[in-house]
Amino acid sequence: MALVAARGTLLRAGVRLGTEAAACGRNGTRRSASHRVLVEPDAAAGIATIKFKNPPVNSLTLEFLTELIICLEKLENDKTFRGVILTSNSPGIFSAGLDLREMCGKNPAHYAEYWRAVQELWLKLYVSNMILVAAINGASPAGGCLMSLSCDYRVLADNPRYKVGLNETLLGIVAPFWFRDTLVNTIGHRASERALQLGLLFPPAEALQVGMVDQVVPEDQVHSTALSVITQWLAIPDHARQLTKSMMRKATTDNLIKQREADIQNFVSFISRDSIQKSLQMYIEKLKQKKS
Ligand SMILES: CCCCCCCCCCC/C=C/C(=O)SCCNC(=O)CCNC(=O)[C@H](O)C(C)(C)COP(=O)(O)OP(=O)(O)OC[C@H]1O[C@@H](n2cnc3c(N)ncnc32)[C@H](O)[C@@H]1OP(=O)(O)O
Repeated sequence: MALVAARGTLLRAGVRLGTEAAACGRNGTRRSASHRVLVEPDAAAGIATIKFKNPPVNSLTLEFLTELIICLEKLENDKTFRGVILTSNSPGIFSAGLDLREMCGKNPAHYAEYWRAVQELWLKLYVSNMILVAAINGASPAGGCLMSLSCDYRVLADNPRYKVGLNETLLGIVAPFWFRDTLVNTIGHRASERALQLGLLFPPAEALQVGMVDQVVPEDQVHSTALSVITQWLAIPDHARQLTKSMMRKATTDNLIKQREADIQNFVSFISRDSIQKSLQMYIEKLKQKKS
């Protein structure tokens, strides 16, 4: 059902079906038929590396989200792959989070389609049967941070510019309950309350201290560290690890699944408010001015 919806979006976006399948091929060579998601499969190791390639900042546009969802679904269904590393093809930016332009100046139907895709990506990541490790090689605010929080393990490059956190309040918007739950499940209630209200973006040492990431390593060791973590986790029998993961996480995803349509309606009515549109436009303007 979700895959069908995602494919509908891809078709509307002009992406040829059949080609993105090749991007998740298993023969060990990099295929790039999917424009925004590079997959480097290592079938012998049972590991694939997904590299985000949506310039300039890997923001989660509808097309990028859709390609990611399809790619994850294909890997999930291919028993060759038991572990996935998520990283950026452009060191410096892991992901700037949700694409602000998808949430600005569009119609309610677009907002609803967009939000459904955001939900779908989170659902795919959070209860994936695969071992997911985020190799965070750049800044990762808001939705970018949510992607890494949805993995099983996070390795962050030690660079003070690479801040991670759910900074929604700084944009005048509110992280929805399932962003909150993902954070609470990772760093606990009190730390989440403070981080969410203040929209904190944590530099590496603080991110490690509060538990937003599991390891901070020199920039050139992020991928190798993620690989060695995934290798350790691969030693655990899949069925036992998967059932345990499900036991820890399913209640959180069930909570969204049971109120998915209401959550979409909440998002559409919240984001359509004039005051919220103004806040987002001002934020986009601020990003532009920062440059000049
Ligand atoms: C009652 C409760 C109801 C609840 C209902 C739900 C409510 C809504 C919930 C929505 C949840 C939202 C989650 C999000 O993810 S919002 C996005 C948050 N992201 C950010 O704040 C990041 C902003 N970007 C940056 O800080 C920097 O760009 C970054 C550090 C990532 C990179 O810096 P750098 O200096 O390298 O690059 P620039 O800033 O110059 O940016 C280059 C161009 O990219 C554009 N850009 C940046 N971020 C985004 C983005 N997120 N979306 C779209 N475009 C983005 C930026 O404007 C530049 O563009 P131009 O070259 O055209 O100027």
